[in-house]
This record gives sequence, C-alpha cells and structure tokens, in this order.
Amino acid sequence: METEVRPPRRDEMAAYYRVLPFANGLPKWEPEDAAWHGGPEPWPPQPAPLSAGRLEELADADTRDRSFHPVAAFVDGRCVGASATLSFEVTVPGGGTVRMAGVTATGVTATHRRHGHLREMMRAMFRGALERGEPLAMLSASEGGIYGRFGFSPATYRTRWELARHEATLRPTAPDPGTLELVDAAHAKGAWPRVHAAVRAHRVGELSPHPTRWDGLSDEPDGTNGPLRYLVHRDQHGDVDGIANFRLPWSPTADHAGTLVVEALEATNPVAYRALWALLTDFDLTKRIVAPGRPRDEPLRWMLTNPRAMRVTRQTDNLWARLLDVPQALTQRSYATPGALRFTIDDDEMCPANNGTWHLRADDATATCVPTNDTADLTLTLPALSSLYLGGMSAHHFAHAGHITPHTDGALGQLARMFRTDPEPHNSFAF
Ligand SMILES: CC(=O)SCCNC(=O)CCNC(=O)[C@H](O)C(C)(C)COP(=O)(O)OP(=O)(O)OC[C@H]1O[C@@H](n2cnc3c(N)ncnc32)[C@H](O)[C@@H]1OP(=O)(O)O
Repeated sequence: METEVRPPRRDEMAAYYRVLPFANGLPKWEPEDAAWHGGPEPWPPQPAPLSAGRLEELADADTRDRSFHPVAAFVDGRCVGASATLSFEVTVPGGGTVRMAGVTATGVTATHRRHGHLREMMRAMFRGALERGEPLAMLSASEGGIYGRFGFSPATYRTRWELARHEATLRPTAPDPGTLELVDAAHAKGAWPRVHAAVRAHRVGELSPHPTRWDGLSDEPDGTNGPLRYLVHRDQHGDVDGIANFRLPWSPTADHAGTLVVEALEATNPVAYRALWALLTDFDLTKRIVAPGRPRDEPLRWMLTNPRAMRVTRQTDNLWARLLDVPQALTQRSYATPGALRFTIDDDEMCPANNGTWHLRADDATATCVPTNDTADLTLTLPALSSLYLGGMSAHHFAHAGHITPHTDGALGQLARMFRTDPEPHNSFAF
C-alpha cells in the first residue's frame, strides 16, 4: 500500500471534492440556518451531491484562486483525504494584520479514517503556510475533540441572542443626523466591502474577505425563509456607514411566527450601529428579534433600558487558532501594556521550531521575541498560547486548567495584562 500526501492535480480535483461532505450529499456538520435562527427545525435539509459539471466549474474557480491551497491524501493512487488552506489576513491587537492560513473543507473517506491521513495533510498544510510566510493557522471545528492535538485552540466565540420586541426599549440619545434606507442586493453588494473594511481595521479577529464574499447576496426568496432584506445607514454626508442583512422567515408554529432574524450587521460608528438596531428591534408585525453569529460583547445590550432583556440562547467557540511560528506571530501583534516575559513551550511536536524558551519584550510601538537561555517565568502549552493570541481568553483560566505553569510571582498577571484585548476579538464570517 502506497500513501502519498500532495496537492491534487487539476485532473484529480473531482475525486478530491468527492471526499468532502459538501460535495457528495452528506449532512452538513454545522446546524446553520434553522438552529442558528432559533426556529423549530434543528438541522438544514441534506444537500444533493454536486453534479460532475458543477465539480468541474468548482475546480476551474479553485484553480484560478491564488489564495486556495489544496492538499490531498492518496492511497495506491486513489484520493481518500482532502483539505485546503485559504490565505487570509486577520486583524490582531493593535490594529495590524497578520497573514493567516485558514484550514477549510476537510474530510477523509469513511473507510480510511483513523489511519493518520488528516495528521499528514495537516503537516503538509503547516509546511506550506510557513513557506508562504503565514505564521498563524485558524479553522472552525466540526467537532471540538479533533483539533487540539494539532495545536489548535478556541480564540473567538460567537453568540446567538434573542430579544422580545416589547422589551427592546433603547435608552434615549441625541437625534441621528443620518438616514436609513432599504436597498436591494445590488446596492448591498456595493456597500458591504466598504463597511467591512472600516470595521475590520478596528475589530481584532476580523478577516480580509475573499473576493467572492458577497456574491451570493440576492433578492430571491430562500424557500420558506423568504428573501434577505438589506438596510443601510448613511451619515449626514450621505456616505454609507452601516449595513444589516435581515429576514422575516415563515414559521410552521405560532411560537416562532413574527421573528425577525438579523443575519449580519456591521457599522463603522456607534450612531449608525444604534440606528440600525433601533429600526430592526421595533419592526412592525414582529414579536421577537433573533441575531445569530454575534460578538459575545454586543454593545446593544448597554443601549437597552433593560440589559437583561437580551437573552443569549446559544454560544460556541468560533475561530480556533494555532501559532505556526511563535516569534513571527508574537512580534506582529501589539500588547495592552508594555512588559517583558520569558516563557517556555515544550509540547509542539508538529512545528518543533516553536519549542524552547523565548524572551518576549513589548513597548508601546514594537515587540521582540527571541530565544533565551535564561530561566522562564512560565511554561505554556502551544494551544494555550494560541488561544491567548487574539486577546479574547483569560490566562488565569488556562492556568487553572493546567495549561500554564507560572514559575515566578506576578508572571501570570503580567501575561494576562499584556495579551488581553477589549473589545473581545470577533469574526463575522466563517470560511
Ligand atoms: C476544519 C474543518 O473542515 S472541520 C470538518 C472536518 N470534517 C469532518 O468532520 C468530516 C467527517 N470526518 C472525517 O472526514 C475525518 O474523521 C476527519 C477529517 C475529521 C479525521 O480524519 P482522519 O484521517 O481519520 O484523522 P487521523 O487519522 O489523522 O487522526 C488524527 C488524530 O485525530 C483523532 N480524531 C480524528 N477524528 C476524530 C474525531 N472525529 N473525534 C475525535 N478524535 C478524532 C484520531 O483518533 C487521531 O488521534 P491520535 O493522534 O491520538 O491517534
């Protein structure tokens, strides 16, 4: 039996896709739509397998896409495993961006699972990312038990919340000098990239969008979910500074009728943000507002006269992070307070260059991270450091759980203060 892990050739792409659940009609692993909407249906309907023609179209598009880096596992020439990374930039604390390898659609044929194919594909993807100068990998995990062994650990959360319309009273504020307008999909496609670019410059965890990111926006109904509707906010000069995508889905039960689902909402300033929510939380003929995929620290809560009215009804980890090159990654973000720390990593089997003791020193403008022979202030697991990287997780919690061992007084507090970021990191779309 001969096993080979390498990028698929163009004529092998159809076989490559057929290994993946999305292409061969297997159930989605993500209970998106219905479950995230809070409707009565727990899971979306199963998709049909993609036709041979559609697979060829996909192969053409992916072959042209320079950000797409596929890898496949072959046994005796037959493709049994598939994965890929997409090149992104992610906003990091301080407002800079870091090049990132986003691990995307991954699968191994049922008959060949637990033979180490994913592990070998992961090694190949890490090597490829490092060669391209990407010091960080990220993914969203189908199951929480799989990716920790490869060094990944949760770095952002996403939250679904609900609000009863009769409780959605906003605190009074100065009149809005801007305007709101309902627009069609063509306008929304033009507005989204500009709003998102301004938002992601300031929101840690947001990703550079793929060029096709908003191509799917449409005015056509999506079955009983109805069409997506688009609301934009313009400032007093007429420039779009906020946009929301929302739906008014049909419901088979009286309990869920009258729900308004906000699928996406981004604004570049608090005035636009408030104005969009003010309209969407008081929409005639609706009873409740559901917002999936939102940041855990949604500012709308603090605009309500009753902050408790916003009920979190679902929360999961979102992006999992994995530092591939510790010194490169750590020197490309900035730190909440200046300081210095010596820390040891000794558990990175897949990227062994990360093992050793490092001296991280940060001032207001720059950071350095170099190997040292001095005694470490603390020892961290690579996944714990990866979780802390975007600043959304508590160093104290990781220490409680045994992922961080402080060796000197005050080292844990210093780590926590340096790495934390406020507002919390969040990313508004998956890949
Ligand atoms: C980022 C994303 O795309 S998420 C989507 C992931 N895809 C899926 O969930 C589709 C269905 N599942 C699959 O196709 C496969 O089971 C995969 C891709 C998850 C794993 O592929 P495999 O080739 O079986 O993994 P591999 O044999 O390399 O396993 C490596 C390790 O992970 C463990 N592992 C693999 N899958 C799982 C799982 N679902 N749950 C728990 N542990 C797992 C293995 O036991 C092994 O552990 P070890 O290192 O302690 O021996």
